[in-house]
Amino acid sequence: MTEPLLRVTGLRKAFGAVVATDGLHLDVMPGEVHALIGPNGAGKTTLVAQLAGEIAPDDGRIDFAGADITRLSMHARTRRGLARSFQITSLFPRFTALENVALAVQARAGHAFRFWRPAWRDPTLLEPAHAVLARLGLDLHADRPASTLSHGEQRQLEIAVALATQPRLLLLDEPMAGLGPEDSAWMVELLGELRGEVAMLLIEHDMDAVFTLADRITVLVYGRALASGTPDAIRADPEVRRAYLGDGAEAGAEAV
Ligand SMILES: Nc1ncnc2c1ncn2[C@@H]1O[C@H](COP(=O)(O)OP(=O)(O)OP(=O)(O)O)[C@@H](O)[C@H]1O
Repeated sequence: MTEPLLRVTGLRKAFGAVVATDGLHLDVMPGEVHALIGPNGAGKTTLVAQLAGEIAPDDGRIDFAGADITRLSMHARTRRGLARSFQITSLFPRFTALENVALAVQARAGHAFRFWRPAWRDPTLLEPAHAVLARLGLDLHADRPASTLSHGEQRQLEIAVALATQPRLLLLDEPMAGLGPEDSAWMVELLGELRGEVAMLLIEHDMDAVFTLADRITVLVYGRALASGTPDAIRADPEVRRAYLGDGAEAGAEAV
């Protein structure tokens, strides 16, 4: 039987009296697009932050690619193939699209900053960086500073930066947030093209995108997995429908 790529066991994180992650169990299989949905405050972002190594869990364990990574630094996780699609603010705004990606290639390669030879003059970094940009249709913008790209292009560049680290698992925290319909459709297409090549844990409020892309969906409520299954199973699950209907959120229920 195939082993999960990511296994979360009994994970717990509290902020004072608020238990954001409450003994959570979750598996992501290799190549799987696994969506995590749930109402506001369910603990989705807190989970991603623990997976990425930004915050330490109080209890529980995270295994990735057969090793316990619970206490590893963010950098060590990146080198093992776990990448988070960072928020726009973590792009270097004055650096070009190509330079941003080249720096990510360098981070994966693990070499220290080579000040005498900047990343953007090093062909061993620039060639793979160009390839990633071309893959995402951003090659025309390679020499533009990140700050001059449109919002949608910046979101794509974030994905490019994450892909440049050659991840086995991509953590995507609301990749469609703030995108118009055209850019959203393009992002769904892009993520669809990556399917099978890289596993994805997708947090997204856009239910059309979730149900189009996901192989499996886990519904998080109060830091716990309420249900986990195929999109069809989740759509039909009465408990899930009730959780979304609870506050009269008809639109949400319809979307599910
Ligand atoms: N740094 C923090 N300090 C205190 N409480 C926090 C902190 N981060 C998150 N929380 C609380 O933990 C709970 C889970 O928050 P989290 O942001 O993980 O939920 P979410 O599912 O990502 O929500 P959303 O969909 O609104 O982004 C919420 O009650 C939130 O107020």
